[in-house]
Amino acid sequence: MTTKLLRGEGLGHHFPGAPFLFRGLDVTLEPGEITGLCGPSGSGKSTLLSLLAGWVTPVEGRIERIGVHRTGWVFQNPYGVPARTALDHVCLPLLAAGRTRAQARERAREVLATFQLDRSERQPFRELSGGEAQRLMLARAVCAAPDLLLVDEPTAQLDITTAATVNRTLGAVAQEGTIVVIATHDPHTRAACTRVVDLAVGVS
Ligand SMILES: Nc1ncnc2c1ncn2[C@@H]1O[C@H](COP(=O)(O)OP(=O)(O)OP(=O)(O)O)[C@@H](O)[C@H]1O
Repeated sequence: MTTKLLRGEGLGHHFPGAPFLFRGLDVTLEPGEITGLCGPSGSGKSTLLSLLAGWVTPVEGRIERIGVHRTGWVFQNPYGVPARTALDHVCLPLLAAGRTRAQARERAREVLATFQLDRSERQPFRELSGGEAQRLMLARAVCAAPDLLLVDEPTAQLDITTAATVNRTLGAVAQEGTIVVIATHDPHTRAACTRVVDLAVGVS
């Protein structure tokens, strides 16, 4: 397996005019692990995801990336094209990566099945339930084989059984060589993480 590593040292961040959300945070993220970013609402979980993605530069500290080129982000709220099917959504990154239409469909169907969406493949996005749409976003991100997968509240809209399946699937994705980071409130998802970064509100 190619070496992949994301290391944050002494990370601190705040928005202009606001107090620090966190300071002096050290994190080391590796494939095979699911790292949970846990903490109450407003503690800075999504902000830390943005730092790890490289979208936001930390006010303090530095982030080192080794072998991390492709980043996938699954947002808290699923966004899709209302009239396009679930299968279309997952095929898109595969077609963009140069797969033929037949190859893209075959791979997309495999990944849809791992997220229990095989029966929804022909449904347009607008007809999917909130939980199905959320799992579709995960399937689309996983299909693109990212080095780093950042997921914001993946199980917020799911029942406990479906959430457990999603957590297991993310564990398998991590085992296949992706660095997986999840921001979550859900104690079951927290328990499925192999390491946890706890954020508190009101760090000064
Ligand atoms: N672009 C921004 N500009 C100013 N303040 C921001 C910005 N983004 C987030 N914040 C503030 O930073 C704090 C942390 O937000 P963040 O979304 O990281 O928290 P969170 O832990 O992910 O919350 P939740 O669990 O509710 O999603 C909040 O008080 C939020 O209002």
